[in-house]
Amino acid sequence: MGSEALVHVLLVSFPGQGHVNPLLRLGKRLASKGLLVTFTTPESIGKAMRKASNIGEELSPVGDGFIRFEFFEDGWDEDEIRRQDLDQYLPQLEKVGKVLIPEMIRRNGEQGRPVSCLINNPFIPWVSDVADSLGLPSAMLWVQSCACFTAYYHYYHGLVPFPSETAMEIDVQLPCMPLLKHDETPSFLYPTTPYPFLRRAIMGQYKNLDKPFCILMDTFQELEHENIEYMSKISPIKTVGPLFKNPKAPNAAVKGDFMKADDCVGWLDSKPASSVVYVSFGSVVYLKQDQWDEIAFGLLNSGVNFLWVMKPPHKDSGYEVLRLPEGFLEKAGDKGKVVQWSPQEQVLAHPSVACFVTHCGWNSTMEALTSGMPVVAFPQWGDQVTDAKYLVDVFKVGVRMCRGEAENKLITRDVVEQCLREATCGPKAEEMKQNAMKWSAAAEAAVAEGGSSDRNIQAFVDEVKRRSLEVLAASGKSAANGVADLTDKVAANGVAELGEPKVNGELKVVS
Ligand SMILES: O=c1ccn([C@@H]2O[C@H](COP(=O)(O)OP(=O)(O)O)[C@@H](O)[C@H]2O)c(=O)[nH]1
Ligand SMILES: O=C(/C=C/c1ccccc1)O[C@@H]1O[C@H](CO)[C@@H](O)[C@H](O)[C@H]1O
Repeated sequence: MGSEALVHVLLVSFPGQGHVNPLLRLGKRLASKGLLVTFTTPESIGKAMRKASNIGEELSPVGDGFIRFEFFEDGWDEDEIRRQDLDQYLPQLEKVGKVLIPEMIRRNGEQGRPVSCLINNPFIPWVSDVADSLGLPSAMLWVQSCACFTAYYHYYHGLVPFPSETAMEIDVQLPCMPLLKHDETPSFLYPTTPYPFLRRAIMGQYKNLDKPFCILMDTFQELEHENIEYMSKISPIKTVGPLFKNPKAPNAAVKGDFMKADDCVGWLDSKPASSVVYVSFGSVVYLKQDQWDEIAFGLLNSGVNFLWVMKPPHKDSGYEVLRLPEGFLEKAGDKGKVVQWSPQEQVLAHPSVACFVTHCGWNSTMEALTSGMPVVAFPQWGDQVTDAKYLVDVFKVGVRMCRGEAENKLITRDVVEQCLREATCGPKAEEMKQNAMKWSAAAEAAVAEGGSSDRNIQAFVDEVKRRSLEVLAASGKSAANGVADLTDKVAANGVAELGEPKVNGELKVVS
């Protein structure tokens, strides 16, 4: 690419693992297509990411472009417990972000990296306001399914009735979607949700939906075909998923884990093909002790090999520290491995893994489908209950173990055992595996060169580049002198450090 200037995109993420992962993956995709990407989120998470993952001050090459990190202070002390309360933390992030993100953009401009576009994920809708106020183009990465996007859209505009205080148990019919039972609609919309602040955050994004010029989605055309076609007529949607696949830079080392993954691949290697059940409820869901015990006994009684993620709760979260039943590890012996955090992408791709007991977060859902992995659905709240419906009834790759937190029902060890058997042996297991392999092939094709998601990413990159010329023209700079050409300056080992900017604002790259 030689002397061509790099267009610079700033990605601003809500500080949750299920939001950082898809936005960072998008960043790597954009970088691999020749953009300079800066990824930002609050420093409290930046600190965890630096500790757990391969993230430093360096500018990392990814495909034809580069990615770098810059974190911002959220204005609270390091040990502030209010960070665990999103009702308080979301307004705080908005207050500081509206000041610090424009400052970051100004500083980058002074350092020879003028920002041409902002991209956010949906719990921080004020980023679209920041972009607007600076006259910058923006896009939003929707990190859930198109089905959930449709549900929230129809709720926001009052287009169809949803469960309400007076009619809680109604079914919901949305265009191009199967009939959803009341408890299959995104649960943040229930009048009784314990998380009304997340409904407010998402509705804030819908209020701002006319601001981004593009809504990128971590799904793919072939997966939610009719739904995507329908919503594309209403909103400027571009499907770019599954984002965790990046054929142009498959081994990019940059990762955004908040916790170092425990080593479990060697243990998986020692197990026969399709013999291990992988159990993980993502980064936010915590089950109660009695439910944990039932799952433990269900795993033991079914006799399967299992890899179980038991993440420790944040010290300020108020969640009890879960315990394994007395003698559990001894009884499991080498059949079971319990870890605090797993390298999930690698686990789902491992030939020893037979199925995935999941809370059905959208990232886990996409990762399972793309890895050809059947699931046992254990949704709790939010989009998870809708994702479970799709995994079981639409994509036909899963059995259902529960209906969600709102059901308030203990799932017994017998049910756990029965679901595990159904998902690992017999005709239903075979059929689910075949369906999962079909989705995996479709996902690979979508992200391969010329596939639906690849074309959409390329069209987005082209549009960002086109708009960047307008932005630079408006600010009186030309693309050639406004953006540093980093490609020629990166050291032979492929890693460069960002030095102090020179007085004239040119970027210095130190090998
Ligand atoms: O032990 C684990 C558990 C989860 N994840 C990753 O964390 C993300 C969780 O996102 P998801 O939307 O599934 O759930 P959330 O944590 O947001 O509820 C996914 O990318 C997983 O691959 C992981 O790497 N190791
Ligand atoms: O990251 C979250 C945070 C949810 C939260 C935090 C604190 C209190 C209650 C809820 O949610 C995950 O986001 C993913 C992407 O939108 C989604 O797919 C997962 O299901 C959520 O768990």
